[in-house]
Amino acid sequence: MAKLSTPIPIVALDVPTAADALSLVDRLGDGCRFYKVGLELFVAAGPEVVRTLRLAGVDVFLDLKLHDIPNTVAGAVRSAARLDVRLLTVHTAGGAAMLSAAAQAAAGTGCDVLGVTVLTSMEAPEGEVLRLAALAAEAGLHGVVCSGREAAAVRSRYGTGLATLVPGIRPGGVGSHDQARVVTPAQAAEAGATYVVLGRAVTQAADPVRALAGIAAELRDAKAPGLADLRAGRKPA
Ligand SMILES: O=c1ccn([C@@H]2O[C@H](COP(=O)(O)O)[C@@H](O)[C@H]2O)c(=O)[nH]1
Repeated sequence: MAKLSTPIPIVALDVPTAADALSLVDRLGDGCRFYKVGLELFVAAGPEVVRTLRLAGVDVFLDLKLHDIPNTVAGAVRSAARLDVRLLTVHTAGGAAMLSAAAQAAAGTGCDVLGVTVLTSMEAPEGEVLRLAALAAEAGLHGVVCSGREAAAVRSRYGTGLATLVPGIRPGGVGSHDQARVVTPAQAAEAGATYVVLGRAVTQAADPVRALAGIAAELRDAKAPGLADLRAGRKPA
């Protein structure tokens, strides 16, 4: 049975300045080639920090969680695509027309749009996450942001047709901070996550290089599921 791939780690540059961000990228070196620029850094440092990261040769996930009228979101997606980012988020709560406008604006640009279902800082029934994932799938989005608790259900339903990006990763299940739905790296891999976002577990570690290496090893060593495993609700062999 074909197994799903090991999740791709993305480190969240949740820092206040471009200098802090670039220093972390430099420190992690080849340990990470994919970074998230979110609201804190983008509001402080703007598109220029994205250009600098691209010039440094790393991939960028622009996590702006867009939520506005369809025309405005489509324009923002086109602007993001011009920055050569690989991934961009919109809120599925924006509705079907907004999601379709986002998907159409991104088509053919190399920027894939992900729909945020329910923020991992909130409790959410799996059914609600699946309802929002259906909106994303129908609109033609590349994937969804969900927690590791729902990733297997999304994967079982949509296979490789809908990517899953999983934040709220906590090695050993330790320190949930403001997150409500957390999983360990191994649990995310066993749920068939396509991408995992690594925030404070790396950026606030005493030794971020070592923390990242440990998480990467746990992701690699986890038993990758096949779609049949996920659909049968069994642990991968
Ligand atoms: O539902 C969501 C969507 C995005 N995020 C982002 O992921 C990281 C998580 O950081 P931690 O420090 O590991 O908690 C952060 O950048 C969020 O903006 C999310 O957590 N949940």
